Amino acid sequence: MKISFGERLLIWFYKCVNAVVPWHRLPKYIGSFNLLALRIELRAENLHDTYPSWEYQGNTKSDQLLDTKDLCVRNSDGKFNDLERPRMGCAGMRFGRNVPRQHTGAPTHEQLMNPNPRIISERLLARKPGTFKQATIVNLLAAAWIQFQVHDWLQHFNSTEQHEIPLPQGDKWPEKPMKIDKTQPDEILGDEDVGYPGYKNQNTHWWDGSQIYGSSEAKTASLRSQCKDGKLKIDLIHGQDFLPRGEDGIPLTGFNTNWWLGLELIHTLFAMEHNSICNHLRSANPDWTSDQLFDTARLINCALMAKIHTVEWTPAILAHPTIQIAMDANWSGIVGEKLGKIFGRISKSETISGIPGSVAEHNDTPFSLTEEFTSVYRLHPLIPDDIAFFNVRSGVHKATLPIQDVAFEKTREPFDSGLTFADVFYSFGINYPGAITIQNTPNFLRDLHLPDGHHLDLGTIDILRDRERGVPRYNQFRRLFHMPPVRSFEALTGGNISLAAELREIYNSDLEMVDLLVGCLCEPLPQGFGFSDTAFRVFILMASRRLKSDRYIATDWKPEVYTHEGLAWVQDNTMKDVLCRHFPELRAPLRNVQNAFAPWEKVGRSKEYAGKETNA
Ligand code: HEM
Repeated sequence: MKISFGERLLIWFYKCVNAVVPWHRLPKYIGSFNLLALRIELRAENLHDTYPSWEYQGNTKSDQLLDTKDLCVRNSDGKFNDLERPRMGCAGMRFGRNVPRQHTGAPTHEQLMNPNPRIISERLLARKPGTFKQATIVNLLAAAWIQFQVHDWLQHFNSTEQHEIPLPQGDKWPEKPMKIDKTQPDEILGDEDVGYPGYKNQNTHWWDGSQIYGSSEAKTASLRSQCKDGKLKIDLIHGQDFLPRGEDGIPLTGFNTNWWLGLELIHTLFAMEHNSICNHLRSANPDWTSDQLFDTARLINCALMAKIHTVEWTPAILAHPTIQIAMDANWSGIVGEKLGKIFGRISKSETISGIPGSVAEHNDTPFSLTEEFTSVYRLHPLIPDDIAFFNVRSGVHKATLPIQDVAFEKTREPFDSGLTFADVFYSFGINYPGAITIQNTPNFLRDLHLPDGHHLDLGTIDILRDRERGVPRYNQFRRLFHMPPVRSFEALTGGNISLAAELREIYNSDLEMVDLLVGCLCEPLPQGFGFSDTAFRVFILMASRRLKSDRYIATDWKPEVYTHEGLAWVQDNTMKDVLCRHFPELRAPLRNVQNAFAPWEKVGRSKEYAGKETNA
């Protein structure tokens, strides 16, 4: 992407400023232009395709558009979002890179194992008994939300080959060595693939609700079977709506792995929201077919989820005044939401009037999510050890359950024992997730028994995956994202001497060896931030790219595609509205809450509960 002279000047100016003051210590409006300068530089230098040429994105001859429907509604496979390059962002396309490919080489066995990832899991990631560190700026719904989103965006393929991790003496893991399925590399398509493998995404790369609707037309059809009026299948059981379940007890939905109660809540909520949108569309368009209702409701529901993520979830977990301005600007531009509603779109510029309604643009690189994007969303410390449950009306404490008792096939047990969805949403609203920090990954995930029989230490896996996929280690990652490398272990830990000593010992005094995840979890955070400034660099780039590349958010954000009712539904609703529409009992705990991902108000007797799980 070419940078104009004015943009160069802006970047240069802020580089000088940042040599003295980081962006997050500047006054908020000056800071938001600082973020704009960072984004321009990142767009120019940190988007890299992993295919040998544009040819692999298809063209109008290789992938002919046979159904005019694909011009104006989402295709579940992700096809035809870009009409000239119809395979862009499809399920099964490769992840791209945010760093030049020559920095992403496949590691040797020595590089993969050094230092031993299991030792890092045990000493640096493990949450020791009784040391749960809470993230007090958000509630547990925020943790479920981001996993729900990740399941829309990405999932690598695993291979049948396995890595063997040698275990240190005295390690209690039952299988020695520990075995972990390798990531499946894509076939070799060009010379670069030999040393720098490409990896494919099982899901569509687009922000298209594929966790609800599926990443293939066949999957979507199966989820809609027998439903009328464009609706998704929902079963009414004892007066409550539930997603239909498979024989294994796990719901039938677009993406249902790693299931737990948090996913159950948000999947159910947005399936219900889809069906409400269908009702709304049908009352305005009584002669529409079921397909028309479904397709338009999906567009609206997806855009609503993208908006909630952009202007609500992100500013909740990055509770810094500059971020609220920057994220609002992504959606509404510097004109802002209120003026935008009065005057409509006054400019095609994304900076002035926001990305929705601007023109789709890929910045000279085919759109895809990236390996580095995957890495910075490894937020497993968000999962707590226990969840405390309360009655939403009286506030009475009902139970405190370990997370393993509300996961996989046991997910529905709290409902079977008398809790309602409203009770459980309320409980999530006042429970804290774990802080995204060092030594806070729950043992549930470090000793994880999946329904398919796999026994995993997700801590070991998180470290191994980044190395395996050639994601640069922490200091090199910072350099490649235009940040200064850290100069000492003490600087990395913000002066935490004992942690610095432990890192020095494990990494054999070599700062360059510190893994990206470990560095991000140790780094001191900007004020109000729930995760590191280093990880945030990927967000600065990719948060807007996901919107800007998507035809349905950028170019086709118009009434002819969404309907007037549809655009209004997205613009006029927040997460709080969605929650209260389907569960009116939640109005009380949400009454004085601005952002539904921030801790909610406690009702009645919940205030008596003093457990560390909640905002007591
Ligand atoms: C009960 C909760 C969770 C369970 C059981 C779970 C389980 C898993 C498993 C089994 C994997 C695949 C490991 C592999 O073989 O590579 C994984 C990957 C991942 N998880 Fe989680 N997870 C949970 C929560 C979360 C949360 C809250 C996030 C936050 C964003 C998250 C983000 C990710 C990401 C980004 C990956 C990488 C996916 C990929 O490599 O394609 N997970 N998780």
